[in-house]
Amino acid sequence: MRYNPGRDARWLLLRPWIAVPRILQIVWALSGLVLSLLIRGNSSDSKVQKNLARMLLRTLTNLGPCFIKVGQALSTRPDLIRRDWLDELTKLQDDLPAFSHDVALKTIEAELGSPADALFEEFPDCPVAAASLGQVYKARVHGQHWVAVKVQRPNLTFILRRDMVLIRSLGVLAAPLLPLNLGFGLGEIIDEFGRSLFEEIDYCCEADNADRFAALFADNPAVTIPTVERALSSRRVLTTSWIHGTKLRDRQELKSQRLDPAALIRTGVISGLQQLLEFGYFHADPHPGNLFALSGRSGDLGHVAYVDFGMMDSISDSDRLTLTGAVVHLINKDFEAVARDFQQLGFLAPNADLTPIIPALEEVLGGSLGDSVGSFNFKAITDRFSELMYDYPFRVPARFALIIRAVVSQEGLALRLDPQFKIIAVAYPYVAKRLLAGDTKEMREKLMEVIFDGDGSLRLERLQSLLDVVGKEQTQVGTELLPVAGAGLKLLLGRDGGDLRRRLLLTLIKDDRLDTTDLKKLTALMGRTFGPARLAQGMLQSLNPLAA
Ligand SMILES: Nc1ncnc2c1ncn2[C@@H]1O[C@H](COP(=O)(O)OP(=O)(O)OP(=O)(O)O)[C@@H](O)[C@H]1O
Repeated sequence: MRYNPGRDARWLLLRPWIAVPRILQIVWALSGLVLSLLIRGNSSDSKVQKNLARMLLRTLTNLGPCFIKVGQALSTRPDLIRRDWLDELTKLQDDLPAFSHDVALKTIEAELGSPADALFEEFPDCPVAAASLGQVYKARVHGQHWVAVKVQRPNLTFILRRDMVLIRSLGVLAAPLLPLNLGFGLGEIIDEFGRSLFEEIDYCCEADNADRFAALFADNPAVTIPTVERALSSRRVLTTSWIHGTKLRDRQELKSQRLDPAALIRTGVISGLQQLLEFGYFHADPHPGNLFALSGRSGDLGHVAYVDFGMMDSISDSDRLTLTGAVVHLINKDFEAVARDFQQLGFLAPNADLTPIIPALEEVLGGSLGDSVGSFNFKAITDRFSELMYDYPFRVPARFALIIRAVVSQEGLALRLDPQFKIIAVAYPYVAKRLLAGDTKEMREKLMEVIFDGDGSLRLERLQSLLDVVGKEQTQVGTELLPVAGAGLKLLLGRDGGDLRRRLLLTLIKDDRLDTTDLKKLTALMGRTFGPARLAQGMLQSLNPLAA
């Protein structure tokens, strides 16, 4: 069944015996919470705040899966929820009360056609994790390997249908009283939430998502996606290979397992950026309960695994490219281009006058960039953006709800492990490397857009800043400049570099005269950045694949 607020509202209106007791239960539970918030919400005492956070957690847990999901969504919004509450809310991720084991066994039998003990070599008496929509068992199949069997909570369709109508009505009624500036109506946000929730309860969808996601990362040894056991999966039971890892939750725990939090954050964030900016298909719920650190591969300290593919989303090719360009424009401090990017993405109306917006963007975003790109923080940006939204015609297009959620979750996860983490410090080198390597047609076009001006002249300072940022980044194998030099040379000399060579040649001709200033500066920049030895090494590296 799909989410349909109109149909479900009519359905509930005709069943007052279902609606009325539930409304009373919700109002009773929430009024206690609201009263405590009104009385003690402004207290600066950390103990009081902790108690309030616990009360919120208890209230949401008692109200069931739909409300738990609301809490989970809030737990990834440091812009809406106090930081000291977030820790408590993350307990909603997989530390919830389990449902009856007998009910789970009945669901398995009804869904898969045989009892659990006939299907599995070993099936435990209690789950290892109970999450909002299902509980997970660690079982063994006849081929001897371990699997995760997720069994859905009973009656979920009914519960979601009933509670979504009530949450939507409550949200729409309360919206004018709430000090929120979300950029679009609370009703729209709730609808987006409801749609994805109804998709999440069809585990066949989740199995397809997991397979699609696994195919994208098939060549990446640093990212593991569990394999779906189709014969042991259905709409309400999902069986996948077991991930033997440590949750990306606690820095100390990771360290005690000799796992390197910095390397894990890097793999996590880069794989997140790949999803958004390369694949156009992303995990919208990368919270610490859904990501594991894996050990055991020698020398590879940043190996992560994802679970829970219930909430995935796609991003269109044009949005994906605009976002990539926006990162570069932001770092180049080209705020006119950033304003145009916002317009293209739908954050500003197509006919909006950009003249007053450009300096405002510069003030908000320029300040956050600070002296170095490393000081950029998505949370700081969202805070400042909400100020802009009051004064300028900004709005957040509904299709960006899950993208923002994914980025904020990802950043929240990284901040948990490293409070100094800055997302742009990883995002920029990643984008810079892709641009300089020019390995796809779209990246080559973006590279040219960045390093050539509208009149065809070369913007050497931009090329310099791209090279600087890649050069500064230190990884376990040293700086990333050498592979980039190799890829860049391959591009320049190879079949795909035709356009780039033509544009470079054109910079030699100014006012119908030969002018080699730009070219000399370019050669000097290359010499400074790479040095002759590195350049020669890069050349060899680039010629090798060319010869092949
Ligand atoms: N393949 C796996 N290997 C190991 N543990 C797993 C696996 N799949 C799930 N788990 C564990 O079970 C927990 C719940 O699973 P999952 O997140 O898929 O359930 P959910 O009901 O969709 O949860 P959520 O409330 O996050 O939406 C995970 O956080 C993880 O601890």
